[in-house]
Amino acid sequence: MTDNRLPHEKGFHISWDQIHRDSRALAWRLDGQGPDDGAWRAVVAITRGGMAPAMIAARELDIRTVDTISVKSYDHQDQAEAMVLKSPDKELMGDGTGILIIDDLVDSGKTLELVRKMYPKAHFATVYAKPKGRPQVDTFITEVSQDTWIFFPWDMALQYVEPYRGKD
Ligand SMILES: O=P(O)(O)OC[C@H]1O[C@H](OP(=O)(O)OP(=O)(O)O)[C@H](O)[C@@H]1O
Ligand code: HPA
Ligand SMILES: [Mg+2]
Repeated sequence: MTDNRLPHEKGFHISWDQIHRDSRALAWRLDGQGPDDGAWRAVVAITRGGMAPAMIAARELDIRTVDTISVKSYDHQDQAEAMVLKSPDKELMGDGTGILIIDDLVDSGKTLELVRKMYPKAHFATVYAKPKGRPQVDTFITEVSQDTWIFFPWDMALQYVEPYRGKD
């Protein structure tokens, strides 16, 4: 039988606890992987989705220098042209050497492609990755199929659901 569900109907729902554990796992994987002495100079979060994973990773890796790059590429679930709305500190970034750039996920890869062009020597890490975007990411934790929409805890709320037997 073919699965005709739209991506948002085939959802992968992630709790706060899950994103915390997966972001920690990402940090541990990146520990000691920076250039030269293994240290990272700074963490840069791709806003807004990258901010929670970046905060968790910066805490795990004891990195106090944290900046942001604001990229907008989606209006809800509709993809548009990726655009940089705010750049991180120029002096801090250089060509990206020793900088850990973190996002919550890579989907088509458009967002990371744009940021990579700006900082070709940076290390790109996401918590989740879909197959199309994988070439753009250096380190990730969990792969999710291309036709699955990932729902993050900051976009959800706990709510009542009907018992299975109560549904028509
Ligand atoms: O690999 P791509 O196809 O480019 O998609 C991935 C990007 O899309 C989402 O951000 P979005 O632009 O929706 O903004 P947000 O983080 O502020 O929610 C997500 O947080 C990634 O940054
Ligand atoms: O699967 C997704 N979930 C949330 N935001 C996204 N932005 C691109 N793909 C996704
Ligand atoms: Mg984002």
